[in-house]
Amino acid sequence: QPATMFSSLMFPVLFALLFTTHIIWRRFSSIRTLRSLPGPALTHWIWGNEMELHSSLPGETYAYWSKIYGQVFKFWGVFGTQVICVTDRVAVAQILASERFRFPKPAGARAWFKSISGKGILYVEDKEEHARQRKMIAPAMNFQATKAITPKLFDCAKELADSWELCTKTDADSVAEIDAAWWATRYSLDTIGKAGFSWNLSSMTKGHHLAATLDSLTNTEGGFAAFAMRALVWAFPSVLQIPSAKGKMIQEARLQLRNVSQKLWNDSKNMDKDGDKSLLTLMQEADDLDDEQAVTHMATLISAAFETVSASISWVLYEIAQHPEIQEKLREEVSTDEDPDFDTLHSKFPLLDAVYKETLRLHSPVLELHHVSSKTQTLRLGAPLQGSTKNEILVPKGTVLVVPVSVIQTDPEVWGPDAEHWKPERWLGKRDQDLHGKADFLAFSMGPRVCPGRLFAEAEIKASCLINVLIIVLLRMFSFECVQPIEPFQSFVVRTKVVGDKTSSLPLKIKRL
Ligand code: HEM
Repeated sequence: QPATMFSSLMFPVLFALLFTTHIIWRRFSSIRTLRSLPGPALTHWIWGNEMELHSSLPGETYAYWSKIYGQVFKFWGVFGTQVICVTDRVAVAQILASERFRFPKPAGARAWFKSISGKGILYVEDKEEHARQRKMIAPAMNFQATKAITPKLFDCAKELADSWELCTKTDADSVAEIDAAWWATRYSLDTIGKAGFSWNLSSMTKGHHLAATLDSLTNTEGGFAAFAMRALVWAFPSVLQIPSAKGKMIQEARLQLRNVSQKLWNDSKNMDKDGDKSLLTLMQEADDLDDEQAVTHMATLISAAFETVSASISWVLYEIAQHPEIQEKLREEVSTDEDPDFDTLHSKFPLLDAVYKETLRLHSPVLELHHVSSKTQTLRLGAPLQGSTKNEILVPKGTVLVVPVSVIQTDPEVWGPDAEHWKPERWLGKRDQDLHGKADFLAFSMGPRVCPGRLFAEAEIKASCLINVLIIVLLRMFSFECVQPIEPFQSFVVRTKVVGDKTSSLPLKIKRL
């Protein structure tokens, strides 16, 4: 009957109308609240300014806009949403540290973490639940635990060095061209496996499907589909569920990460734990960890460590290959007969430490930190907004804020006029202490959600440098250089790629001395 049909349709239509009106009203009221903020004009009705961000090198457009519009400005996201870009350190410290839980990760970022590794520590935003999860993984991340696994890192690094040596043996001049980025990902996966979970993945020697899947996830980030997904996810987190090629790859990565974690967790129940200080043993000893939580933690830690550490190793190798004089000085600094222990690693190699920090400063794997305002609230600023005397701004509920790490870490006011250049010397002396607790070095973020893998990542990268690049095999036996121009490539983290290519790589020429 038409009358019954009309009344059964009326409710959903009315609901849809009200919902749309509510969204439009919120959008306009947010635009009105933020109108005093400077920023670029809208360039596309659907994509806002996202295309400009996508078509430039990672971080380049943020740096350009920051020069024009200052330390707090707005730009357009998809479908008329507005995003606030913040480099003002007082505001950054509120977002990341003092008021962190009022500025949680946006639904889009959480959906991404959930789709890759489940509802683990990268996903949770409830303060108590976060503290509980952090407490659970803390013993595995602390100084003692890191110290205990350092020798295992050297084992992995030596395996990599042996493989490189093999590559040069087939050439009369003992020269080989290798893709150091490929090796860095395998090394990274093997070390987190061995050191974290006493698990011999052997992806460097035998290959492993998890490494190949994680590579594919990275290397599909260049195209339009990946851009669209990345741009839309802030407004529509469910875009990750669309059955696209990219969506399938995400599901495959999640499945493999979980399968591997599940198997390790099950095997570990019968493992001989005598003297073993791996993350796995420490997790087994925790009272309040059920199987599902353990698997989620493991998948989270593997993906968090794999992405960031492998990208950092590539950048360290790239910069050392580009700077033969520093390569030489490093070789001298680290040329000892014995593998240094953890304490020596942290205290006796100032140049190595400086190389590591300078690389993370100039090539932070995490390009930007995204947050969202959980309610309409005031953000205090260290300096007035450009073209105004206002020392604070009102941030409407639901507004996404982005902290571009690369802009902060290359700010000439802090780092000097040579901020864009790779100069490890800047860390020698007092620079390290000067920066303690400040929002000027954010490669590991700051505040209650600072990266807990910090010590581990340092040990791992240093071991790689010491063994592969510097001490026994590479520096004593090989010289190495970059053979093609390299530029940053934005995937989940910022990686190396040959200029013009669409996938991540780092071709290095190594020659036996
Ligand atoms: C050079 C290496 C690394 C860099 C640059 C790095 C960077 C970061 C950053 C920026 C965050 C904050 C992310 C956000 O708030 O959205 C983070 C969080 C995290 N990282 Fe790392 N990371 C590195 C290595 C590692 C390693 C080796 C592990 C584990 C073994 C790890 C485990 C984690 C975890 C569990 C979190 C979540 C912390 C929380 O939410 O409380 N990271 N990392």
